[in-house]
Amino acid sequence: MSYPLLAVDNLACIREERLLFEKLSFALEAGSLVQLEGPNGVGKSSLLAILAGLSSPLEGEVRYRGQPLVKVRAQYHEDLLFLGHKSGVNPVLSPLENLRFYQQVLPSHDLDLWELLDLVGLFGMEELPVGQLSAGQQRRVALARLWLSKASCWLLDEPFTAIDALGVKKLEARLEEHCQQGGLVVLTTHQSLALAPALRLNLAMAA
Ligand SMILES: Nc1ncnc2c1ncn2[C@@H]1O[C@H](COP(=O)(O)OP(=O)(O)OP(=O)(O)O)[C@@H](O)[C@H]1O
Repeated sequence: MSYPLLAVDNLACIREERLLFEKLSFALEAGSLVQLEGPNGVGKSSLLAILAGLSSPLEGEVRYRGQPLVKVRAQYHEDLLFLGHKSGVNPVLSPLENLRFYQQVLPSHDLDLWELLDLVGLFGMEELPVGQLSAGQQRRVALARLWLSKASCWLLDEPFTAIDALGVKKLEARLEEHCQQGGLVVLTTHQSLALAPALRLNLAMAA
């Protein structure tokens, strides 16, 4: 029997005594791009954190390949790339050193890191401390993980923030490629995408 890559069943989430959503059930198949939508504060990041196994729902469960997340956490985390609001870059290290670190700790493709820096538009910046780069350049260091990572499940919170139009195009092409290769992308964004998501999930409807 084949299972969806990720599924949620009857999920409810409460924050500071406010019910954000309840009775949320859906299945996310490999190869799909899923966009979480809704106004500020509706609970998109909270849902992503639950999907990543970083916080617990009030009710319901998340399943990875048919198994409850709590039972397969280690296996799931090997197959997960989570990019939250915090960039996860080390500001005192250079872009090159940050990428070397990712390559060591993440299941990674064996890419030439100089070529990757060029690809993400950081050529010439490779030796500077990341803390001295612009907001968009720092975000590009974090987003380089989308080329390095071998994980199937990508959970991306506002990946396009601070990225210029050309950078957004490149990112969208990478997300499309990941889906074509059988990966799953779940993202939040307030921008309109050139890509057509397989599923749009508006959390304002689930409150
Ligand atoms: N760790 C937390 N502790 C307490 N309240 C929280 C926590 N995280 C989120 N919240 C609250 O939950 C609500 C939903 O926040 P969340 O970040 O999930 O919204 P969002 O839909 O991602 O918003 P945005 O579009 O602004 O990014 C907010 O009212 C927020 O204050």
